[in-house]
Amino acid sequence: MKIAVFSAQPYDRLFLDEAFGAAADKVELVYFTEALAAQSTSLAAGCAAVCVFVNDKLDATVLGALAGLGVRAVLLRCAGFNNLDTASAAKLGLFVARVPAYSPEAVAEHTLALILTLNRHTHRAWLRVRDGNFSLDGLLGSNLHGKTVGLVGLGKIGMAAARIFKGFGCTVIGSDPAAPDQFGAHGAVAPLPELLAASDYVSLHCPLTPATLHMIDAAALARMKPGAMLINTSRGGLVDTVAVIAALKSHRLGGLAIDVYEQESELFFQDRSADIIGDDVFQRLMTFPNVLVTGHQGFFTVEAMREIAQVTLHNLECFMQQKPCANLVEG
Ligand SMILES: NC(=O)c1ccc[n+]([C@@H]2O[C@H](COP(=O)([O-])OP(=O)(O)OC[C@H]3O[C@@H](n4cnc5c(N)ncnc54)[C@H](O)[C@@H]3O)[C@@H](O)[C@H]2O)c1
Repeated sequence: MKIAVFSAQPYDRLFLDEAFGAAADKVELVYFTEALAAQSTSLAAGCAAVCVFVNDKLDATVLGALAGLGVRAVLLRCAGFNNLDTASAAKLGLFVARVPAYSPEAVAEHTLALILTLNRHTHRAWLRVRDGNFSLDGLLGSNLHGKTVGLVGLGKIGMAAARIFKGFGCTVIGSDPAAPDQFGAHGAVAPLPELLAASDYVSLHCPLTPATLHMIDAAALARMKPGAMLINTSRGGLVDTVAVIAALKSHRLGGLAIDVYEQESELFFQDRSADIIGDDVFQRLMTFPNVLVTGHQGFFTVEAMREIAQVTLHNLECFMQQKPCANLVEG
């Protein structure tokens, strides 16, 4: 069976080849660096499945075209599936499976890294010291210990973050319509407006859905404590970036750290260093000294990459052997 692997970076090949070695007699992986979109669906001709990542497009048009080519399965190498039209996939009878929990700690630890970096200006200190500048002016930080961290979304990543911040001596509060009972050991549940008003750091860990699109808008930002920081390692669309820029300009928002960005599919996972970047909103963000951006690397650890490849193989085996699959994405 041939599988078309879209948005394949060298590191994807490394971990997928390692995991799929065991199935080399049954499965051939065909790698494409291109993202899956309407104009690239034809690359999947002759393949029974596609293997895709966060910025591949899986709308009704793309899914219809794939089904027309004979593709029967969609293997997501990620947990989130906001890029998938689940209703269309169900209508077409496609098998769709994801990797629901490859390493919640990877993303939670990246959240911590972003907060500590922003808090202590280590990104700026690193540049200064390399330039022989050992002045501390402008590098004054503040302790994380004793601060209040508000976690929006208490699923696998939110809970991993709760454990970490509790360990740092923070007061942890969380907002989630389905907050797990275990969260009580780490912090208290609060409605979102209360969480926004009480937190020194607001960190987003909920999925992007029509209900959560731009959940952090101008009104939500106005509710936040003056000088509080916003961290988003979940999905870019949770945040209205234009409103965030206004809040940074007015000093209302004390800092922003993002690993995801609403228009990231035009930028992330590519080397654009020699290009003129046309996204003025993104470029404005890059001008703030208190903004830290990473290019969707929260998941990117050896442990998580290995797990993604192994679970993707397991999902494929479920499809091939028509076995029940716990990782199905259903419409
Ligand atoms: N940066 C990265 O590399 C990376 C990697 C993996 C996942 N993610 C993102 O992290 C998100 C969370 O992942 P997870 O594994 O913890 O998912 P999860 O499904 O385990 O948990 C999500 C939680 O969000 C809650 N939720 C839903 N709507 C909410 C709302 N309006 N307000 C507050 N909470 C709400 C759900 O009840 C659930 O408990 C994913 O949706 C994905 O977008 C990012």
